[in-house]
Amino acid sequence: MGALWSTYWEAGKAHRLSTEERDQLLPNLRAVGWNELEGRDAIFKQFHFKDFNRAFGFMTRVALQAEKLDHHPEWFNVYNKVHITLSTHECAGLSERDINLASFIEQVAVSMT
Ligand SMILES: C[C@H](O)[C@H](O)[C@H]1CNC2=NC(N)=NC(=O)C2=N1
Repeated sequence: MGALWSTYWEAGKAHRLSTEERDQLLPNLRAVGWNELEGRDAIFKQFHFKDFNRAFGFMTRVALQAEKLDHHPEWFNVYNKVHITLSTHECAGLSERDINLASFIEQVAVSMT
């Protein structure tokens, strides 16, 4: 995470992404399996790992980063599956915080598989 982003993060209230921002930010995440939910302004992805150990290791790393960012996922785990929904309560929808956390989650997932 760069200095510019940190400054933006700490400075501001989250805002719901505009259409232009979505067009710019979502394609990369769509390409790796994130999808927008229907009926709710949020993104969702299902992860499958080799076993529970990998899944929980993944969740642990994501949890520590989420706490650092003060931005937390909604998630569901059974054995090797982790389902994640990202949305921002503060603006009741998708914000740049969700894009940022999703990008971090992708990096962790790649390192766990
Ligand atoms: C008080 C605390 O900073 C807020 O409730 C944080 C915590 N984690 C959060 N997580 C998510 N996903 N959205 C938020 O708006 C949010 N806000």
